[in-house]
Amino acid sequence: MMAMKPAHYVNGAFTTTGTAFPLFSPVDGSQVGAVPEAPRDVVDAAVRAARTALAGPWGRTSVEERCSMLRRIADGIEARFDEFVAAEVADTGKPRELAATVDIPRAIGNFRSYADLAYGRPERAYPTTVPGWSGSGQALNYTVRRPLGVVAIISPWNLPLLLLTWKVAPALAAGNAVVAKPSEETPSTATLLAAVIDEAGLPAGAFNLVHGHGANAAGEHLASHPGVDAIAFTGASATGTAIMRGAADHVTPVSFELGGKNAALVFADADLAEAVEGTVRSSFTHSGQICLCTERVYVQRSRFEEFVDALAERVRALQDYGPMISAEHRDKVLSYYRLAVEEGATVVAGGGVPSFGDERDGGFYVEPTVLTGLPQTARTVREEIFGPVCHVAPFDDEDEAVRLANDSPYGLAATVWTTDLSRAHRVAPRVEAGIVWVNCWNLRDLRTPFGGVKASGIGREGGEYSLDFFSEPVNVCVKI
Ligand SMILES: NC(=O)c1ccc[n+]([C@@H]2O[C@H](COP(=O)([O-])OP(=O)(O)OC[C@H]3O[C@@H](n4cnc5c(N)ncnc54)[C@H](O)[C@@H]3O)[C@@H](O)[C@H]2O)c1
Ligand SMILES: O=C/C=C/C=C(\O)C(=O)O
Repeated sequence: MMAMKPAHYVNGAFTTTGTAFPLFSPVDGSQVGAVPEAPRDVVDAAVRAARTALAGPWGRTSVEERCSMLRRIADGIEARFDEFVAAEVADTGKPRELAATVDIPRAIGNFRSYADLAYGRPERAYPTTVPGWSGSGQALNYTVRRPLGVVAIISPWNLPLLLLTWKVAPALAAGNAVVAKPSEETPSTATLLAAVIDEAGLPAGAFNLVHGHGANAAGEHLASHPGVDAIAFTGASATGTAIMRGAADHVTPVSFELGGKNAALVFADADLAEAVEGTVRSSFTHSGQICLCTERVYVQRSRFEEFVDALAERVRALQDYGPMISAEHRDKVLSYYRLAVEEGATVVAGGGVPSFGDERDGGFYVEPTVLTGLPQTARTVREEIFGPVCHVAPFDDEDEAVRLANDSPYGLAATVWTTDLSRAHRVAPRVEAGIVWVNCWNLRDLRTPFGGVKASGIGREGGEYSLDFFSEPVNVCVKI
């Protein structure tokens, strides 16, 4: 099936205006296409088209109509499921099974869950009595919600469609007009999404898509555009800082899902086989290129050696894992492998570049890696690597485990492995993270708050939390 070429989608029309830049396959390093870099005037046209849509039919849609459109978009993605899977795999190199069971189904689920949530969302009212107020002293206070207006959505390359639609769905459900900028590494499913939205019949300008790079390019033009009323961004913490600086000039509200250096706490009373398998999943799914992945593992001392040996054995046996998204990211991850050794780490498994003896040797692969022996102060333990690697260290008691987990500039997610129910409920709330899984990882309920603390983000996505960000409550007080 011929993949759709990356194109902008502005005011209901596809265009490839702008200098094209190459798109490479992470699997074999070959050039597989070209992507148009949206110049400033295309970004400006997209923002203006969004503003015009708000003043036109899109701005007059009811929540019922918008939710019906979201369901049509979900159906449209479902109808082109294999095309979306192929496009996601082509851009990211991730195993097809992952795209087919996580990325694309979740994109469909994002639109359907927000259609349900937005339609069923109640608002509050308060019958008020103020003794001594003129007349009856009675009033009715009720809340209604207005869309923010033109929302900029900027998304990363690791779960391209899942994370793009995780913002687009609630933004549209709340009545905003959207200008989305996907990662320059992964333009394909975003372009397909624009085609599905076009077919679903959203009014022109309700959803716009521009491609291009970030700093000094389409991303920055969009994030700093004076016509943008809010920015929803997922990406690196350093990028969040840059976007926040630009947003400050216009006091633009931001929703940030940023970096992480997630910890796992494995207590002596844990089911060790379960903890090992859970850590294989949480550290090496999508070759560690998920913000929720575990890069720091702390194991109670009496089980430390047993855990390390079991984990290393499983990691050495890993097959069919995917590549890094780019040569640049592959080189970054390998630079941390070298740094770890320079900092005194023991490489228990992996640590280099695999040799497959096929076209993948031209791709951007690194070996899944397990490290031990570093102090908390090591850069390898403090800085996000965003690859298939974790460092394992021992701890003695519960308080030390919590202290180690919290000794990080990040605070996105964590996992706790223990069969002691009381310990689980004591420890989990003490971990400075937005999401703590106990005896599981990435078990998701789309109604729950999703996001991080410290350098891992601002705000929460998911369920009501997204609808709250993408709308402004208005309190109306009527004297009776
Ligand atoms: N917390 C989460 O939910 C979550 C999810 C996925 C990825 N991430 C984080 O994202 C990072 C990996 O993704 P990435 O490499 O695409 O991140 P990135 O920050 O380099 O890029 C993310 C997006 O921002 C754009 N961008 C870059 N610089 C910009 C700027 N100055 N102004 C405007 N836009 C700009 C990029 O073009 C891309 O579309 C990791 O740090 C990972 O932890 C976090
Ligand atoms: O990569 C980081 C974010 C991942 C988000 C999810 O896996 C999700 O929302 O389920």
